[in-house]
Amino acid sequence: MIVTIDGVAASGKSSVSGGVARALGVPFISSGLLYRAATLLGLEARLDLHSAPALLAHLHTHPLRLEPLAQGNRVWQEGRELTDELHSSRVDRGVSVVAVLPEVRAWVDAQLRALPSPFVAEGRDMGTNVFPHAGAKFYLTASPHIRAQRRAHERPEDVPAIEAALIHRDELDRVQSAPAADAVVIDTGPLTLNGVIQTILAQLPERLRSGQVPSA
Ligand SMILES: Nc1ncnc2c1ncn2[C@@H]1O[C@H](COP(=O)(O)OP(=O)(O)OP(=O)(O)O)[C@@H](O)[C@H]1O
Ligand SMILES: Nc1ccn([C@@H]2O[C@H](COP(=O)(O)O)[C@@H](O)[C@H]2O)c(=O)n1
Repeated sequence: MIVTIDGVAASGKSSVSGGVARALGVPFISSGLLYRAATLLGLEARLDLHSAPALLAHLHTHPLRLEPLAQGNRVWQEGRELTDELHSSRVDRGVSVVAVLPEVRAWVDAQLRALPSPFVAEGRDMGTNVFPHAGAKFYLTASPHIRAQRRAHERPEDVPAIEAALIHRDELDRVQSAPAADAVVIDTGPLTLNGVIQTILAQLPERLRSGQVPSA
């Protein structure tokens, strides 16, 4: 069984997915980390981030591996762990350019679909494109200002600069970020992190809540 949690940038997808996954006793998958890792490798190799052939050739010679641990996802490039470098402002700025490339999206999708279920998958298009047959789908929103205030604890920039960058990234990601028609949309603005997690758990089918998570 797969649960998808999509949403706009910094809406709480990874924090919420981690909490839901722990409650269900399954791993969660943070799809954005693969786009971020591809961007980091492209920046480090000084590649043109608009060039799918250059990026894909580099990804083939420098293979990435997503490790979907219950306590948080990690990304490896052979023996090097990239995880701590993936949430820098320079990766934030470049990642949407990379994510718009269909060839890169196909590369990410193939990696995600190869992972064994059950799991909670978070991103932008988990419920629409990657796992359209998921057993339950959610979509998180919050105003840009609230998201920027939350993110200010994690970035060196001030709230107005973070808010402007989030609005810009929302716009660049707009095409792949539409909610699935059958997703439950949750405005996380008035909710605590635990409040969002509990809201989702309460709406899951009973067979999932009781921990009887089937593998397909
Ligand atoms: N409902 C909430 N109330 C307060 N803080 C929250 C809430 N949800 C998430 N946060 C905080 O907001 C920040 C962003 O959350 P998180 O990183 O999970 O978002 P995200 O959607 O995965 O971000 P990104 O799209 O950039 O990967 C974190 O500091 C997280 O603790
Ligand atoms: N399913 C997805 C997931 C992510 N992206 C792109 O990656 C960027 C970073 O993702 P975060 O979840 O870490 O914010 C995001 O801004 C998108 O450009 C995507 O396209 N599809």
